[in-house]
Amino acid sequence: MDLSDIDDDILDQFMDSFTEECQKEVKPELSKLEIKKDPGPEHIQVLLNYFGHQNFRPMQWEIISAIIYNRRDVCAVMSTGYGKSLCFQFPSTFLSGITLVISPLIALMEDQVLSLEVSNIPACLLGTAQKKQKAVVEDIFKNKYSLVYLTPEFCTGDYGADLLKKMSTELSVVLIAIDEAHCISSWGHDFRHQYRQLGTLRTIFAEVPIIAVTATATSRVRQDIITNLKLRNPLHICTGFDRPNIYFEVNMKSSGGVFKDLNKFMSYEGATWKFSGSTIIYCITRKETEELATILKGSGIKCLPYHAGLSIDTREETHRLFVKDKVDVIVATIAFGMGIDKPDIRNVIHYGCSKSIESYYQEVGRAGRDGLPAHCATFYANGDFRILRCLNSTSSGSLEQKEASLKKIEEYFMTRKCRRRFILEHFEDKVDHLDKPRKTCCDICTKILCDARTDCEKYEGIDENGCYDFTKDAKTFLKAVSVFNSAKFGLGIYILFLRGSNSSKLHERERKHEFFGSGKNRSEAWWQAIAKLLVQEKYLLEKTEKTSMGFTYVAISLSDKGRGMISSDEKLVIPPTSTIVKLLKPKSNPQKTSSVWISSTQKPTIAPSTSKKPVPETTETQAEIDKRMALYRKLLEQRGEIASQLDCMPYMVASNAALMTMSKLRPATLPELRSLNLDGFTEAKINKFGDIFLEVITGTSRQVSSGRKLSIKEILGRNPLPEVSMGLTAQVSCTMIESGLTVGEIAEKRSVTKGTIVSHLLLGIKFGYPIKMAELGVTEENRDVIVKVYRKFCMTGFTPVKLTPLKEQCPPEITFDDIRTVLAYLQVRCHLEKLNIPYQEFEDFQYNEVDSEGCSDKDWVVKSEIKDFPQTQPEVTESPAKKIKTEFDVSDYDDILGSPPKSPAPNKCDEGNTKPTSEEPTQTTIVNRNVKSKKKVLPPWFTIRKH
Ligand SMILES: Nc1ncnc2c1ncn2[C@@H]1O[C@H](COP(=O)(O)OP(=O)(O)OP(=O)(O)O)[C@@H](O)[C@H]1O
Repeated sequence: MDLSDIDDDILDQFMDSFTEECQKEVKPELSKLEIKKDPGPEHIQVLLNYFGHQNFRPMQWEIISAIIYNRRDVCAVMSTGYGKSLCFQFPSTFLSGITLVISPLIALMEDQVLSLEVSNIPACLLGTAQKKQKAVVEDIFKNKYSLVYLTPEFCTGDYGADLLKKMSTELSVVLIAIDEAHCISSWGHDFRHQYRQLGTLRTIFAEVPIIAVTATATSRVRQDIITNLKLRNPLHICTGFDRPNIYFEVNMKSSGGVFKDLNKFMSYEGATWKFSGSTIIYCITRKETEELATILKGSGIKCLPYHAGLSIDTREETHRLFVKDKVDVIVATIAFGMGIDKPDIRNVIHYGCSKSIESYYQEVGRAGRDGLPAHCATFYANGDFRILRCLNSTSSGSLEQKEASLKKIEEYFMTRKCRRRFILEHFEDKVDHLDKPRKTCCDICTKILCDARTDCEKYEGIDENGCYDFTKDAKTFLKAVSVFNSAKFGLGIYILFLRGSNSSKLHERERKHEFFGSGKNRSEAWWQAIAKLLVQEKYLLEKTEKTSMGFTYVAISLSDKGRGMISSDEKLVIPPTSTIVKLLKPKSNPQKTSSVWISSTQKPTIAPSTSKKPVPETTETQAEIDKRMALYRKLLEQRGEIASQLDCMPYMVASNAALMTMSKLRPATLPELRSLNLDGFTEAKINKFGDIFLEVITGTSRQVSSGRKLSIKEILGRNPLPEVSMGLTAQVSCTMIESGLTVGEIAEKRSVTKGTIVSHLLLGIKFGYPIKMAELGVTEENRDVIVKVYRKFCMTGFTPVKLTPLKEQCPPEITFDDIRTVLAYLQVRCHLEKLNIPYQEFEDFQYNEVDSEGCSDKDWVVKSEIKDFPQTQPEVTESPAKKIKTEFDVSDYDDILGSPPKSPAPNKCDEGNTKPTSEEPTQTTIVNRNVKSKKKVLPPWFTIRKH
C-alpha cells in the first residue's frame, strides 16, 4: 500500500464532503429574507467582485430587490445599454440558485455565456441544435451553473418542456428571465412565434418570479408581454429612452462621394486610413453595402460587408471578426442588428435612411453601450426615400403605415429642433432635461451653441421672427406642377421643367410653355427642398405609384390648398427647414459670438462616466498624449492577444474605458490596479489578466512578483491547489465574509445552514480568500490541539483517512468543522511549501505557535525535514502500510497534495492502523529556510511512501 496515496484519498474525501455541502440543493426561503430599501454591503461586494461595478443603476436595484426580497414578477423596458443583463444575472449569483434565461439569438447567448465565464460566473447554453447537450444537462443537475440560457424553441419543444419540469422539482430555480421580450408581441418588431408560447413557464415554475426585459415596447406591447407570460402583479419599470452618450447628426450626402462624407470618422495612421473605433455603416441595399465596403477596403480600412445575401457561415465569421476587433468596420443592411452585443461600438453611420424612427433608434442603439461617447450620423439623399418607397411597396404590411413612418423619418432629417428631443417626443418620453442645447447632444444643438446669432442675423432673407418669405418660390413651383395637370409625375420632371432643362423627358409643348425655365435662377437642391416644404404644408400631395414596368415612385400633385394658392394673394412666410437653411446665403458680416466654436466635424467629447476614480485634470503636453496613446494601443493589442488565447471577445477581457484609464494612470502593481476600481474589470479579471496588463504598463518582465508582496489569493490564483475547484455559490459566501458579515449572518441572508457556509469558506481558504480561523470559530487553543493530533498521526507514518480518528483524539468540544478548518489551512500551507514560498510572508496565514514541547508549528514543518527522517521510521515489517521510503527527491512531492493517485488504487489504511503511537520523532534537525536546499521542505501532509 502506498501511503502517499492515502493523502490523496483523505483530501479527496474532504473535498467530496465539501463539494457535497456546497452542492446541496439550496432552496432559499426567500420569504424569510428581509425587505431591502437600499443595497447592503453584501450586495455591493458581490456586484463589485462578479460584475466589476461599484453601484447599481437606480432601476437595477429596484428590480433586483423586488425579485430577491419580494419574489415579484417584473416587466422592464430599459433603454439599450442600461444594464438589463445585470438585473437577471445578479439574483442567482447572490442567492445561490439558478436563473433560466430565454433569449432569441444563439450568438447573443453564446457571447453572454462567455462573458460570464470570464468573470467566473458559471453559465451554459441549451438550444435544440446544441452539441454536448447531454453533458451540459448533467452538469446543470449537478448545480454547476448559475445561469442557464435557453432558446425559446428548446423551452417549447417536448424534450425541453420535460427537462424544465424536472428542473422545477430538482433544482433551486430562483428566477426566469425573458430577454428581448418584445418578441412576444406581434405589435412589436421581431415577433417570434415560439416566444408566444412561453406562458407555459409560469405553469411549470408557479412560484418562481419571472422578469421580462426589452429596450423597446409601447404600452400595447407591454400589455401583450404581461398577458402572454401570465405575469402576476408585475413591477413595471421604464427607464426612458434617452441615450445621453450618443451624439446625433444628419447630413445630406455630398457630391464629393462617400469617402469625403465619412472622412471625418477616420484618421490617417501609418500610411493607412483607420476609423475611430468600431463602426457600423448601415446602407439600404445589399449592392450598396458591397460597393461601400469595397471603397473602404481600397483605402486600407479593415472592413467587411454584411447582408442577408451572404451565406450564414460568412455572416457568422464577419460577426465574429467584428466582435473580436479583427475588423473595424461592418457595412451592413439592417440584417446586422439584434445579435450585436459589442459594447464599444463608437460610430453607427446610416449611409442612406432608415425606414422608421423605431428602426433607426434601434440601429443607433447599438452604439456606445459601454456608456462612453458614441457618434450616430446619417447621410441621406432624396433618392434614398425613393429606394425605400420602392422596397416598401414590395414588402408585406400596410403601405400607408410604412409611408407614415417614412414621412416621420424625413421630418426628423429636416427638423430644426434638437434631434434628441424629436426622438424622445416621438416615443412619448420625458424631454424636460433638454431645456438647453448641449454640445454633446446633436448637430442642431451644436450649431446653436456655435453661433448664438439668430437666423435673422445669420442669413439673408430671414425676418426677425425667424421666417422666410417663400411665397414667390412656392407659387412658381405650384404653377409648374399645374402645367402638367396630372397626378402621375414625380418631382424630377417638375424640377427639369423649372430649370429649363432640354432633357428628352420633357415634351416640346412643355418646353414652349411660358413657365418653362421660370425657376432656373435656383438650384436643383433648392427646388427639392421647396417641394418637401410644400408637401409638409399640404400644398402638394404625394402618392406612391407604379410604372408600367412595375417600379415604384412617388407622384406629386396639387392639393386643393395648392391650387387655391396659385390664384390668391396668400402668403407663405414660415421658418425654413434645416435643408433650406443650409441653402440660404449667409450674411457677409458674421459677428463674433461668446459661444465656444465647435466645428460641425469636431467630435463631441464626454468625460467617460464609467471610471470611478476621477482622472486628475492634467494639462498634458502633446508628447505626453502621444505616450499615453501609444501605451493605450499596446494595451489594446495585449487585450487582443488574451482574447485570442481565450477565444473570447476583447471587450470581455477589459473595456476600452478600462484600458484608457490604465494608460492614463499607469498602475504598477495589482493593488494599485485594484484601487482604480475600473468598471467591469472584476476581481476575477484582475487576478487573471492584471499582471499581463501591468507588464505592458511597466514594461517589465513577467516577474512582477519580485520585490512586491503578493496576497495568498494572487499566489493561489496563479498556482492553484491541484484538483480543488470552487463553485460560484461558495465564492459568493467568501465575498460576503470579505464584506464583513459573520458566518451566521451569511447563512441567514442566503437561507442556508451555517455548515454550508463553513464548507464554502473552507474552499475559500484553499483559494486564498483572506479568511481568519477565528471567523470560522476555531480558537488558537483548539487549533494547536488539532495540529498536534494530526502531527502525531503523520509522524507515525499513518495518515488518517477519515476525520473520526482525529476527532476521537481531540477533546469533545472540538468539532468536525474545527478539524476541517485547520486541515484546510494546513493544506494551503503545504502547497505553498511545495512551491518553496515561505508561508510566513503572508499576513493572512500566520501560524507560528509554540507547543508544550517548546516547538513551534513552523519548526515542526521544518523538523519534518527529509534529511534524517528515515531514522525515525517505524519497523517496516510491522505492516506493508508502514513501509518507509528511505530516500526522497523533489519528485516525491508531486502527488502529495490532492493530485490523483498515479499508482494503482491504494488500499485504504484501516482505522486500526491510524491510531497514533506514543512515539514522537526524535530527529529535530532545523533547516535554515533561507538556505536553498536541494531537497524540499516536507509538508505536514507528508506520509511515508512505500518503496
Ligand atoms: N451598475 C452598473 N454600473 C456600471 N456599468 C454597468 C452597470 N450595469 C451594467 N453596466 C454596463 O452597461 C453595459 C450594458 O449592459 P447590458 O449589456 O446589460 O445592457 P442592455 O440593457 O442589455 O443593452 P442591450 O439592450 O443593448 O442589450 C455593459 O457594459 C455593462 O457592463
